[in-house]
Amino acid sequence: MSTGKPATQYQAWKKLQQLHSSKSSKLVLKQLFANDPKRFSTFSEEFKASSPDVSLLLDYSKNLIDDEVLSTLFDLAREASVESFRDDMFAGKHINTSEDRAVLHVALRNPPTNGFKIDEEGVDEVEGVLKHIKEFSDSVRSGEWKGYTGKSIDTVVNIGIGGSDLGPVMVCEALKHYSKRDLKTHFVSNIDGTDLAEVLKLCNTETTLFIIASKTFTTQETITNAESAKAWFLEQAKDQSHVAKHFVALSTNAKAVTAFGISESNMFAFWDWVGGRYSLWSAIGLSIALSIGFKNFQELLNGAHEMDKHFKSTPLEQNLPVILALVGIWYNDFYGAQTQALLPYDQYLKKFADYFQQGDMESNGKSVTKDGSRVDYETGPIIWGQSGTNGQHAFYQLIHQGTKLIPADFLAPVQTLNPISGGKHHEILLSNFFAQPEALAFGKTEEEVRKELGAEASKNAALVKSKIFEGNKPTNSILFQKLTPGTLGALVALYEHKIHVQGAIWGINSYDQMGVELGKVLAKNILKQLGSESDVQGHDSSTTGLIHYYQKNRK
Ligand SMILES: O=P(O)(O)OC[C@H]1O[C@@H](O)[C@H](O)[C@@H](O)[C@@H]1O
Repeated sequence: MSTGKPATQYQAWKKLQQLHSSKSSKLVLKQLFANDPKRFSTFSEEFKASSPDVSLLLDYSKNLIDDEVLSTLFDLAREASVESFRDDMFAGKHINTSEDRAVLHVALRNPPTNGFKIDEEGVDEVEGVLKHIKEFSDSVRSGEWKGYTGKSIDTVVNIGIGGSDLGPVMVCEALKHYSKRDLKTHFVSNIDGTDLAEVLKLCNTETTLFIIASKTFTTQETITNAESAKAWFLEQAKDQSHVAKHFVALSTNAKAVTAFGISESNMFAFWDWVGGRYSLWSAIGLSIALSIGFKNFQELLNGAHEMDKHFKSTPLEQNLPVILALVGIWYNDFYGAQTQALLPYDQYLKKFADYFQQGDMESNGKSVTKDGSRVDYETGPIIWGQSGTNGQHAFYQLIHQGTKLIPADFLAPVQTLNPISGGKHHEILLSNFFAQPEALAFGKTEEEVRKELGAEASKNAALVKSKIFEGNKPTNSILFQKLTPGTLGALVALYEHKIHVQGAIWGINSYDQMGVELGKVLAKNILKQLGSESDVQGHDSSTTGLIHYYQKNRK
């Protein structure tokens, strides 16, 4: 188990505080690189999976660290029992203590030959569900699965929210290159009727398959959207028995699925040890398998499994998720950085940061430790970002010259999947991927600016100042070979395990999400009061005022 101790109690934490006060002014990237020609090779690690397609290089040399800081960070990981907590996860211990659950998304991407034996209900059913996914996706993709008028399926609509949406959305976008283009995939998540209404305009009842994705099968948004989709379908199809050809469910809750009108044979199961935001590897990935085919889905799982093996067996000093986690903690807890940017230089990864907003912020956005003490240090960062080079023309100004420290991860493929115009686009893209971390790290001095401006510099001091780049902004760079399903699996697992390590050090439970409950309960109560003004009871004057304004002005 993780110690669950407040992180500030670790000796290494105290030492890191001292190191930060005594040497942060000396941790200047320009000098660190000048003093050590081997800095890149010292502070970079390559990950190679057994499949030659899946490899990546993590360069973490452009961080505000030296040997002493780094070794103290590794001491912190050891003191916080990161290794045994990791092993507890893989062994199926109930590390999600508040819900008394195992955390076993790693068991979903574990080839059966590996002898991963865990005494937890459902672990031995993983293969069976994968087989069901394979048979079903093969049959839909080949056109063998027929709708109620005998036509094949050409449109898939995944209805789900949070973890039952974001993973499939991100992966289907990321692996679009491998997708079956004549099978369109749409995602409906928002309770805002606009979301469903706009998607239904693109669908034909005869050829559309609805996937109702909900771990609990009680989520208000998903069930309401699913009911409206069923009503839309039945308006045309008329006969309730046709639902079986057009609606399937992905859930842990067989009772609620059958009550909704979907038979158990059309249900793809998973289990309570799969957290929603870690569920794309489970039946929740059905839309992925439909889009890119089961073989590619399996490769996605295999790539993640390769990263699991790396995380499980590599010494901390060479362990990529551990390194990312520790340098993240250095900024989050000692430099006071509030956010972490994820900046993929690959258009296919444009949803990567959105995905990890839930992955990271729902996991580590906690303020009490596992034993209930209020933390007196910072936990999970705000995750944000978007694909390069778009971000450069939007918010990079603030990263370069603003007042905030924004640690950023840059990710890019060595090879593009679309080498158009003789590879020209990719070379330009990558030149930006190399240039930005360089600019952030080394900046531009006043002297350089003055030289550049020539005579004008002496006339316009403000202009000189505005053109200075202080530099010393930390980044990680991750270069992967090519965006294959296996590589994506490895990348996602890399960040999942980073989150796990950080949560272990902060002593929090990364696997519950109590913070999403209160708003849901209040909304249910308010929904009952929306009928008339006199029903609106028990709120503060602001909430009451807003509801009354709505009631007066709705048509
Ligand atoms: O899959 P379900 O049960 O419909 O839940 C969807 C989402 O519901 C949210 O309330 C949770 O915070 C997420 O973690 C979860 O992914």
